[in-house]
Amino acid sequence: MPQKSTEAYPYAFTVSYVERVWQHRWRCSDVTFHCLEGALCQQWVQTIREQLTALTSRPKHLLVYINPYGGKQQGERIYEQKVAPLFTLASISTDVIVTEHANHARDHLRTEAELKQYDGVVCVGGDGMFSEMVHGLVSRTQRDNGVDQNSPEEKLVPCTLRIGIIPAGSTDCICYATVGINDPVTSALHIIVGDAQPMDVCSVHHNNTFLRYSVSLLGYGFYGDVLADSERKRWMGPARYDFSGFKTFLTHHYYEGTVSFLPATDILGTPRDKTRCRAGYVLLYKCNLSNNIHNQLCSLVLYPHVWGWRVIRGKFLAINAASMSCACPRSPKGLSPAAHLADGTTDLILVRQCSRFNFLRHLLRHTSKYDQFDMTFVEVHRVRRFRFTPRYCQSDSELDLRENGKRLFSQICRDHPACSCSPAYSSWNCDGEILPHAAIEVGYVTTPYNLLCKYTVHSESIQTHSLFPHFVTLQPCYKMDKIKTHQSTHNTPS
Ligand SMILES: CCCCCCCCCCCCC/C=C/[C@@H](O)[C@H](COP(=O)(O)O)NC(=O)CCCCCCCCCCCCCCC
Ligand SMILES: Nc1ncnc2c1ncn2[C@@H]1O[C@H](COP(=O)(O)OP(=O)(O)O)[C@@H](O)[C@H]1O
Ligand SMILES: [Ca+2]
Repeated sequence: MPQKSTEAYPYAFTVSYVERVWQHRWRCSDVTFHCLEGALCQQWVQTIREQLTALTSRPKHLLVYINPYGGKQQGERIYEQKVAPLFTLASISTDVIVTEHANHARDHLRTEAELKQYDGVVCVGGDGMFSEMVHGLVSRTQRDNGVDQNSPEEKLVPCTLRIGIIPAGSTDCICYATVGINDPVTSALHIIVGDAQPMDVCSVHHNNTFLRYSVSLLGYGFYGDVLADSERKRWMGPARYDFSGFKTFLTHHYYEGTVSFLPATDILGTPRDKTRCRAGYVLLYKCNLSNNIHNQLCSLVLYPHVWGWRVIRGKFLAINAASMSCACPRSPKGLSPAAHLADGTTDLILVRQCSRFNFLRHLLRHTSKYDQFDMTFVEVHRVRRFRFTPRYCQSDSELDLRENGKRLFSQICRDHPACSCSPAYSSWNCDGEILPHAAIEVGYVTTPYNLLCKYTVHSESIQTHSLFPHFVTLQPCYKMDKIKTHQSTHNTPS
């Protein structure tokens, strides 16, 4: 009986803890303990505080970047109402920067931020914002260590700072695919308890010049076209993807070219596995297990010519490289449900030209239990490296025009579903950013230390690196986070 215990035990302290309420959703709860003596109460509090302080994996000081324009433009509100109170409760101090323009976070992280004083950085936004921050941190780490980012042959030095993601974007696939849900409170709690999930990071090069990093989807054809169209409809918010998705589905353009890839033959899993790699205890363990095996075999991987390339020529509706499952609310199982987060591979999905009806069946299967790869016009390969060359060469002048946002004949065609010709090129959707170069080459080299992965790229290409970022899952449900002490209002009767 609370009344009785309060009177009999006048001293009390409250422990806040993390509780898993449903599947991947976490919440903060608390429990109050009552004591007979003040000194005993203090002793408990002191001891628990010491235990908590000893947990070095938990952050104490964080640098937070908020994109106020991501998703439904709720970033600031989400942070202030849902996340900041939890950080305060967990005694985490923060420096908060609300971005003022695109690439603000990237440039600040790359040049100005005094990173030594922080235990991690936090991204409040969508995949694009996360991508900005990856660029800032990875670039800075390479620069500080004298690594030439433009050279596809250089091994990247891994970053030591983690990036926590508070989902406040349109797709939030990186958050969803790693945590299992896009819920700001759950993500904040993962950050507080110090979870970490390594992940594969790709880097894209063109003619030995670095273009971008990618951690989720590199998509040519359908997803490239959806993105290109949706960027002009940002005012629609997250619904722009549905609108542009529908429009792109109707245009039904295919793209001719050659895909070459180096199959990942030394790994245990395949893209057709039934296992899922995300914020689950067991699944992450599996992922780490495969990493270990992968690392042991790394010396073989470093000599890719041993394994042989495969070449596929054709007309493709979509070419997708999923370095993680790409699960998101639109497709809870994702583009490649069995993709691993940190195994140094990417799942290359090739969707060949087919009827609209069949393509719709393929798309719909992303939302159901049916296998989206079990179709005659779809194939999937787990690869270490890949390369794409469009059938017709892209001239430099055409690239310049694309980069400058001017529309070409092909793009004009794209905007007119009635036009039956398919344009020569699509663009690559690189974590939600457009890459104008159609021809890319992805090289993949894995470094055994600190789970660093790197896809090397020659001439035009994408290169992949570094596992690490993120505060993610895997704690048992109960975690003490903050202790409040208070003296009961009902004192013992004298
Ligand atoms: C008919 C329904 C079909 C549903 C198929 C859904 C598959 C969705 C897989 C989505 C993978 C997303 C990978 C993540 C990419 C993000 O990095 C990236 C950036 O995110 P950010 O804005 O948060 O910064 N997001 C995107 O590129 C958005 C891709 C969204 C694609 C939506 C496609 C909708 C297709 C609708 C087709 C409708 C056909 C209907 C015919 C009657
Ligand atoms: N203050 C800002 N003003 C305008 N754009 C910004 C700002 N901060 C970040 N951005 C850019 O907004 C884009 C989308 O951000 P993101 O958070 O991913 O939202 P969404 O999921 O809606 O695309 C990113 O490319 C990022 O570089
Ligand atoms: Ca992977």
